[in-house]
Amino acid sequence: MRFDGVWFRYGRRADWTLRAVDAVVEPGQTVVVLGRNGAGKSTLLQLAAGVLRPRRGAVRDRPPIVGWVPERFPADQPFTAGDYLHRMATLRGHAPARADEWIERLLLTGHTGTRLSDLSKGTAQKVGLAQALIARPGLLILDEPWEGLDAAARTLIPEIVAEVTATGAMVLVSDHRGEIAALPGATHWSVTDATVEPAPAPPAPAPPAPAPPAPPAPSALPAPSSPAAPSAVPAPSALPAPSALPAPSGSPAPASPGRDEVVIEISVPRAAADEAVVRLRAQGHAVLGVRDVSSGDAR
Ligand SMILES: Nc1ncnc2c1ncn2[C@@H]1O[C@H](COP(=O)(O)OP(=O)(O)OP(=O)(O)O)[C@@H](O)[C@H]1O
Repeated sequence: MRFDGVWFRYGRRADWTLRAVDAVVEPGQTVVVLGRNGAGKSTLLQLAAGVLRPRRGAVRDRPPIVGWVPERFPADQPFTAGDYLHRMATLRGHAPARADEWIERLLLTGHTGTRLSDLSKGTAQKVGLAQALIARPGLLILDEPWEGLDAAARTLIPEIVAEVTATGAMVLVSDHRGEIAALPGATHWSVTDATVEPAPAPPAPAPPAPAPPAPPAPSALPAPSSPAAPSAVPAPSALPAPSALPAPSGSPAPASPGRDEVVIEISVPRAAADEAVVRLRAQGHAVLGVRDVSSGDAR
């Protein structure tokens, strides 16, 4: 896949977020995209995924199946984690058991009955990862994939990346903290001043310093138990849900537009409807409904 003279900006008069990007990802290659906050890493990844379209130039030879895990996996859909992943498997043409493999692998078994909106950020990230992997993508895109993940899940990421690339698939990963910069065999790109350049691998992060010894507990009092590890912060986010799926009964009615919002009707080919809904939601837009004009079906 290659970025062929890609330029992108968010508004017609906005500054260019990315300028004249020429870069190639080879089959089986892992590319770690580095850069400070706001440099344009997510934008580059969304261009690779096809979620954003270049203003100039093109992304060529993108594999037909793309697994995209956005930085914040949106979770505002009325599904449980298990229900959502089983439906995603079916939607992608796999048996529901394909979802179970990833549910087990990503330690999600205890969360399958939890509604997406009630998941912690880290668990929602794992659901996002699972939905991307269920599809057996030729291109896997991970935007800051370890954000909010616990130690056990973090170690899975390099393992999964290695397995995916071993099949000849490409992996693009953004990293602003250098956490998985030590991904073996990865190529590094740096996004700086709206341009993308090859970069040397940053040094692997130093191991955490040993904790200072706990002060002795006053003898009259029971010793305090060690504090629990900070759990992932629950973050409500908006999840690309497959619009082709019938909403489960009892699901809330779609939100009404707010005072400062406008409602735009768009028309897309039926086959592209699910993808369009996913992309619009991922960009923070509310999708109020999908209407099949030929059948009169509305949802
Ligand atoms: N939907 C949007 N509309 C307008 N501007 C945007 C939008 N999304 C991102 N930007 C702007 O584009 C620039 C690049 O953002 P981007 O999210 O790609 O950076 P990033 O390198 O991924 O940052 P981070 O490490 O914080 O995730 C930033 O200035 C950001 O404010």
